[in-house]
Amino acid sequence: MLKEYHHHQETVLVKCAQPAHPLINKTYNFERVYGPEESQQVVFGDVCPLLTSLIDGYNVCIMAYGQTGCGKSYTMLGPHSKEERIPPWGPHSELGIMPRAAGELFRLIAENPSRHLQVDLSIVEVYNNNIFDLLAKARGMETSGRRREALTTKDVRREVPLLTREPVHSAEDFVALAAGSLQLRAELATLVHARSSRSHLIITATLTTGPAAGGSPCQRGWRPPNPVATKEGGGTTIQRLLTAPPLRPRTQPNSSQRPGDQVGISFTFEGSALPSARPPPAGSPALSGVCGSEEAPSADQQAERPPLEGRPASGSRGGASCGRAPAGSPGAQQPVEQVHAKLQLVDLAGSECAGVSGVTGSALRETSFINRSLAALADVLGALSEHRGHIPYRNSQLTHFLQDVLGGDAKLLVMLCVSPCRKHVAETLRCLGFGARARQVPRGQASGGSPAPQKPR
Ligand SMILES: Nc1ncnc2c1ncn2[C@@H]1O[C@H](COP(=O)(O)OP(=O)(O)OP(=O)(O)O)[C@@H](O)[C@H]1O
Repeated sequence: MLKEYHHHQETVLVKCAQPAHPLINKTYNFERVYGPEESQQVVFGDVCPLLTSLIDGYNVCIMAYGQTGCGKSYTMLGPHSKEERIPPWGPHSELGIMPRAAGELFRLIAENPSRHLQVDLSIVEVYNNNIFDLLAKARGMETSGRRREALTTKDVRREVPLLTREPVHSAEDFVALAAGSLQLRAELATLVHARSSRSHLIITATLTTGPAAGGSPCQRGWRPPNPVATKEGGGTTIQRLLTAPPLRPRTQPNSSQRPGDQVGISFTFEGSALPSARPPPAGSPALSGVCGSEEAPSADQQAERPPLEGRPASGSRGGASCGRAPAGSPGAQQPVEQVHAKLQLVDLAGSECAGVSGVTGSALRETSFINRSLAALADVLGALSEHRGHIPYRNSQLTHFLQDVLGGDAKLLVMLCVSPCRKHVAETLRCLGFGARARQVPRGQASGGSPAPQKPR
């Protein structure tokens, strides 16, 4: 039972006495812990250096994980309403990581004009273990209803450009494009959260150094980043730097929480050094990309999608759009561009106990897909942290899609969002356990474009 609520910087202590549970008294260490009173600006202050790494040529992934209704979307996107998934661009104190990252990205690009960096966006949701191209949907493109599939090639890193990619020239463009696609993301009212996301959202910003000769902006392929920087001893160094997961204990604003209901979460300061760099585990993936499934969704799969307001009918055409739509078969020769680095912003669907969220029918099926894919993510991190020979990336589309950031060469930042509410203690402990596991995943030197790999600050 909670007796006090205080926190320090890097450690979470969970103390809880409940009739049904034995005494819980566990301590978890993280690089940073944010209390409920800390602003979005403070949170972004710790994320911001990763944007510099991105400009330096490192792939970067920022991911929010946690129970439904605990603030993942708030953290990643900011407060949102039905009409406005992301607040308009501007000096908004509650803007989330995504719009702030967009602002910082374009600020850094403007500071480094000699690099000629160009930014393209692609946005997907992983819904019921299928990948859907939200940008194609937002554009009403013919391919929008198609399921996509993560594709891994062992020998060569290659991305088949079948996802829609749109160029953005400013933070405002970036946020507006993301906001448009987010209107189409699956969500549902549950007992825990009135606007629960039912899919994992992945926003990818690809930085390129401009099209290679002959390359049309609509037909770009993939080429490894700066081969000089990524080669070491004759082989490509595949590494990752896992920055430890900051934790955001948040009071759950929309639950029936009462003060006496809280789990005791207190925070004590304990320094925790970053683990030293280690080589990637055996069996690390070579690489992954995304390709469109040739198969159109079955009537059953179409029916799986919740009827969302504003969701364009599958197969409808419209709008303007030069998105990076499917541009031929994977084997077809395509003009290539020089990819500098990628930024992936991942707002995971929340883990959920069906008994608490009160879902039934198709919503229960969604919950089961969400929980299974999050379990698959935890399994992958567990296998990586234990240096197992086989890493089960292919057990879910989510882990397959994120394969090269989980076990590959990206700097990965996991934000854990937890509720201090006593009735959610089981989910809170699961979430903290996930974060602890993520911290154990070995880190290496990232294969960025800059000559000297650097640790995230
Ligand atoms: N730190 C915070 N300060 C103020 N409001 C917050 C904070 N965190 C979350 N909220 C509010 O709590 C509600 C739930 O947050 P949010 O939608 O981000 O949860 P979530 O974890 O993404 O949920 P789900 O996984 O179900 O989609 C929202 O109304 C959000 O604005």
